[in-house]
Amino acid sequence: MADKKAGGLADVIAGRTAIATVGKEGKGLTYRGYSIHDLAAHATFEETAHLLIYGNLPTDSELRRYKERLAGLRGLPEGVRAILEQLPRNAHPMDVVRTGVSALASFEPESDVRSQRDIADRLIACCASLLLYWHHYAASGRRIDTETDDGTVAGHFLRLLHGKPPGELHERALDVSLILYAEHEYNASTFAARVTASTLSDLYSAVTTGIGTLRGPLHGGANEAAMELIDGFGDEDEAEAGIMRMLADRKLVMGFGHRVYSVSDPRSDLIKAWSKTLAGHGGNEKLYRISERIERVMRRENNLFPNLDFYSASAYRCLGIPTSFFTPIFVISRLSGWIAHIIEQRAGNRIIRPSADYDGPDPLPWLPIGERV
Ligand SMILES: CC(=O)SCCNC(=O)CCNC(=O)[C@H](O)C(C)(C)COP(=O)(O)OP(=O)(O)OC[C@H]1O[C@@H](n2cnc3c(N)ncnc32)[C@H](O)[C@@H]1OP(=O)(O)O
Ligand SMILES: O=C([O-])CC(=O)C(=O)O
Repeated sequence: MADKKAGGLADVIAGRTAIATVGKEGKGLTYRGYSIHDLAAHATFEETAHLLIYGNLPTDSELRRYKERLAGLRGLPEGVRAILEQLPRNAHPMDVVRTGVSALASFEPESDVRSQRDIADRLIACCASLLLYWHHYAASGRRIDTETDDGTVAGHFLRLLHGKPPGELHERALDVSLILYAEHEYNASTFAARVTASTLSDLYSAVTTGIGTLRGPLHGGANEAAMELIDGFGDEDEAEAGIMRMLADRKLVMGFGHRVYSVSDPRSDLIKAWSKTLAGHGGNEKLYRISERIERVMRRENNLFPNLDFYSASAYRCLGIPTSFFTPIFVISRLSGWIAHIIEQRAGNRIIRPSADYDGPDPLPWLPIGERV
């Protein structure tokens, strides 16, 4: 891989955290000490969110209560539904999610009786409701009931999207993807959310900061951009030629590279395995083959490895999820990491306000308006 450039706060230690550690040896990832491999193999997203927000892997009864609580928080206030109904059909789903979270803040503000963890549960439970209520209303005028009895956040999302309960394989695939997306130390959106929290702003404001920052294609928006890239190729050979051209033109190939990992993104192999399984179970095998070829070319030519966003794209396509919902799914999951960080920031707060090296003009004499050219 090419050498890392200066700037962008690369390698700057900007604070402390006990929530996750990323890439100490160029790879590897743990959430509160638990390896991402163990979590992806054995945990559910609800156990993971509990670990991040409440600080421990839940016991049997804690998990049961937590899942019941989440399931009871899927409805939307009438006022929020009315706002979602005003959003145009061609709105970007990230605008919808950001607006929905903002609207909810006005109806259910943070207060002495509504704690930060209450809001965490509420947002994780109803974020899919916000998106999919709008989706169906905008597409067909249908006002769906978002209060389903699905046991998991993944099941709730897929049920609302497709209008029927998902099969076990699909539900588990999305569940694992939510685990993988949940937390990643001082990534841009989490850092931005911490900056907002550090001014003693409210939790919703910190979360909407995170949503806005996640949307860009250099961060969470890369899963959508990767899908568009892969969709542009008819077969593996076309993909190889196209990627070679992009590299020759020094264009970014979305879904590759990472700021903190230098060897591999440990989440990529996990989601790649799911992408392969889904492709073999009625999904799109051609997309998987094209993705693998792109991965091979990127390694061979630039020693660049896929990050979590790359194979998430083909996995989500196999689940029948529209491309523009890929980054909103990242939001549903990352809410758990953002809010864990907001809670941590508040617990040891000092306003985050770095310094800048000034490289503008020396002091200039004041110019009256008539003398300016
Ligand atoms: C879940 C997530 O948010 S993961 C990140 C998702 N984002 C993407 O997939 C977007 C594509 N990737 C990228 O833009 C970058 O790799 C980032 C944003 C992830 C990391 O950025 P940085 O740490 O600043 O990487 P940096 O620019 O130093 O990369 C080093 C070199 O590799 C090149 N490079 C890095 N990623 C890519 C890529 N995806 N395609 C082509 N070249 C790349 C850079 O252009 C740079 O080359 P140069 O020094 O000749 O200019
Ligand atoms: O850590 C980063 O820079 C981006 C990333 O992978 C994430 O947020 O999951």
